[in-house]
Amino acid sequence: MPSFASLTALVAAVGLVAASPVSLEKRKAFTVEQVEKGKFIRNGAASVASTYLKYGKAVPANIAAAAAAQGSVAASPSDEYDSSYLCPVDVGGTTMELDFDTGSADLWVFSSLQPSSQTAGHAVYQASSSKVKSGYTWKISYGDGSGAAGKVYADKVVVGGVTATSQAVEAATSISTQFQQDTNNDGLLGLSFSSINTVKPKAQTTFFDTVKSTLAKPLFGVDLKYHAAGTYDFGFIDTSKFSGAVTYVDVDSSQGFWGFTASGYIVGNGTQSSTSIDAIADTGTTLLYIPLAAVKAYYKEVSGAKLDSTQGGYTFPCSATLPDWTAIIGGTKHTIPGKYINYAPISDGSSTCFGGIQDDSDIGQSIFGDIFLKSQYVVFNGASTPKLGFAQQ
Ligand SMILES: C[C@@H](SC(=N)N)c1ccc(Cl)cc1
Ligand SMILES: C[C@@H](SC(=N)N)c1ccc(Cl)cc1
Repeated sequence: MPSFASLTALVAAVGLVAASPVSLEKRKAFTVEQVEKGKFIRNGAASVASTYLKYGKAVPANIAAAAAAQGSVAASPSDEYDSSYLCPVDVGGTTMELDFDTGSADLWVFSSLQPSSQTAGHAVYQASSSKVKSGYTWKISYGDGSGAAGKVYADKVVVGGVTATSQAVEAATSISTQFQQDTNNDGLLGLSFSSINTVKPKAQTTFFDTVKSTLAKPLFGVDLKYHAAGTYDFGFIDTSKFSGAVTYVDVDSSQGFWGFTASGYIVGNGTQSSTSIDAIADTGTTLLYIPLAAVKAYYKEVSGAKLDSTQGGYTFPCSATLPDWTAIIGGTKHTIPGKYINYAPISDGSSTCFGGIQDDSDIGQSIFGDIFLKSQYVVFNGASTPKLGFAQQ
């Protein structure tokens, strides 16, 4: 039952509209549609569709489509080691290859505002003054020390056929050397919670948050693959992409990330450790970063493995046989095949390889990055109580 206050507010709103220049005698009777307190129509197309249905009429295709948007986009490895995954996105009419990152909340792109020396070989967003959000700026730095900054525009962004008609597009004026050297990537599309968006004076929503109310379901499914192209599914779960059930767990979004807890882990076919791991599901981080004790327990099983401070982590002979690694999430086993844990040679042609599992001590939290995520189909459910779902691929 709506509260009196909300009803008053609603009547007042209607009253305001009705108080427009319609003189009393001409005003026709009108009804105030009661909506429950706290519930309001978030999806105009869905409301229009329900009206058609209410009067037994067919819902026009365009209304039906807008009412329950969904779509998929390919996620292709940026290099032979799956260092990151890039997805084609239509940004204001230009197709750009963006790194979809569930560990950040800014959609930023290489742009015409940068020195041309920085944009050679990249798709470039043409910043036009007619679309500028005047006085808005952004500046971001990532865990690996890379970063970028610039100005903000409002433009159409289309991902897998799902359209955000007026999305905050953060056009770079400057980017760090790591991004200058990363010739495949034209920017990032953040998919964390919008609470950590860096735009000032007013934080902007991620693409997902912008379109969420138009999606058939308020979620996206992530199917990254080992040395192959996968997909991001928006608004639906593609059950053809995994085996067995999806196990759902609670999300801690207090830091703006998709935080969750794994209750334990298993190295190879060994005994299950009941050491719980608080982690974030982060598509923008390449490797799996877990507590040092768990890292040591893993590499104890790998002949020739060592912590090489010169290389900045654990290495082993590229010929090593690597055990699987299993996380216990929601009481079920989620396993990375051992071969996924050979990330890459430490340098081109080297016979020493860099491990996909590394120590999280310098980070301050564990990160389940691509090395783990590519073994699962992961559901990022953005309902009012967010959830994470994991299903073995
Ligand atoms: C959350 C990720 S950065 C990202 N995915 N945008 C992260 C944070 C801190 C460190 Cl040290 C390394 C990685
Ligand atoms: C493009 C790289 S910059 C680099 N090569 N260090 C990058 C940095 C941070 C994130 Cl979150 C995602 C990708």
